[in-house]
Amino acid sequence: MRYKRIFGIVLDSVGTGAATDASKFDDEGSDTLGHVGQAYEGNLKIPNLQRLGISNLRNAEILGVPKVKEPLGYFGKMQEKSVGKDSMDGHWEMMGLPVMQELSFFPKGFPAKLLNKISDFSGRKIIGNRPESGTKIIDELGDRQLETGELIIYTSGDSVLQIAAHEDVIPVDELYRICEYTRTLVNGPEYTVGRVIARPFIGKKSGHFTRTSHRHDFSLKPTGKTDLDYLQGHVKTYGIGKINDIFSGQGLDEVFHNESNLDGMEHVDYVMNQDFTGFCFVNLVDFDALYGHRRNPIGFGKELMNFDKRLGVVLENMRYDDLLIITADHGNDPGFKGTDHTRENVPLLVYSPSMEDSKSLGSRQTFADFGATVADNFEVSGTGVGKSFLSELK
Ligand SMILES: O=P(O)(O)O[C@H]1O[C@H](CO)[C@@H](O)[C@H]1O
Ligand SMILES: [Mn+2]
Ligand SMILES: [Mn+2]
Repeated sequence: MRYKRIFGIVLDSVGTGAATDASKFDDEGSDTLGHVGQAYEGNLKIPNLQRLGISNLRNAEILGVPKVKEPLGYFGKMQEKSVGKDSMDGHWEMMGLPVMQELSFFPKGFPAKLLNKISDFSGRKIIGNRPESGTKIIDELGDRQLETGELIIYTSGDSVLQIAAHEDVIPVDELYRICEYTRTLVNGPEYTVGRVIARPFIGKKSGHFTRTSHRHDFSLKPTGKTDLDYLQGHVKTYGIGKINDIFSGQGLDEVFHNESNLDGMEHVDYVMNQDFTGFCFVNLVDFDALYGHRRNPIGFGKELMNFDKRLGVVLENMRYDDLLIITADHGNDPGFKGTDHTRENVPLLVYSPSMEDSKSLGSRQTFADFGATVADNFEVSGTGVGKSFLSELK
């Protein structure tokens, strides 16, 4: 085995420019990293990502982040093969299971037949029922929910059914039970929804509502084995942040829930201090939930700079035979129209203190090259989707 421990960090929604099939999604011209750089007019400072090659992997460098002569390690991009551009598609594909099945989308809201069942189960009426930004819809309907106890149900451009509920009116446990029941209604064949998402919030009145970290995603169960399943049993597997939700716990030995990106990085520090052989898969969701969907490029950049600082600690703590892979699951360009994810290529940054060379890994055909590399390293077969780049790392 080449590396004893591999840490894979997914910067949720940090895309690096429109994919070749972006037109199918009406996402031509999207470029999350590029537009965040432009919003900062040259003041985006991410020195650690920079020396790993975050601009080198792009055609046009990120404004304020010049390409470096010799990046620390290996760098490239990955292209998505899955038919969707949601977190589930992205992460499953990274672990060797691209989502090729069309999931159900509800641009006109959910059918009454489905909502009636949720209503009967919960004893609550349903309001909302359209694609909307989650912060907007609680601003609009939160006061009413406080009075009536009705459920706010909404969707987005993704295959998601989201239920927003004020924690004082619909306690989190109850909300989770409603979501678990809803999950059973949308596992196919009639409706196949990627994720049912519990969206608890707090606050006195409209304009002052904030969503809490009790968000919970109830994903479809992986429709087959992922690379995590192949790894489990051979080596230790860790999941940090949304990873547990996205894989419904499948293939994961030990998991941590994140309150925030910062909290997530503390979990990374903790795991880095453990002696183990295996794979630690990390998702940092704040880029996406707090800034990408909110179309806030300044907040997005600030979060990138915060991450970069914490990345400095990780780089210092890495052991000689550790490997770090940094990537993303889709784009969510805060400078783009709408509030949905954007179909983009994702960065691929690969580093180990043991590396003696630095090279481009090029443009990979699928996110699955990530999982294929991890499987290759730990000498398990993996799903067989994707091409390992392990032998290119010198
Ligand atoms: O607008 P909010 O509630 O953040 O929802 C967003 O978050 C969902 C999951 O990432 C996306 O599908 C999008 O709808
Ligand atoms: Mn995501
Ligand atoms: Mn999202």
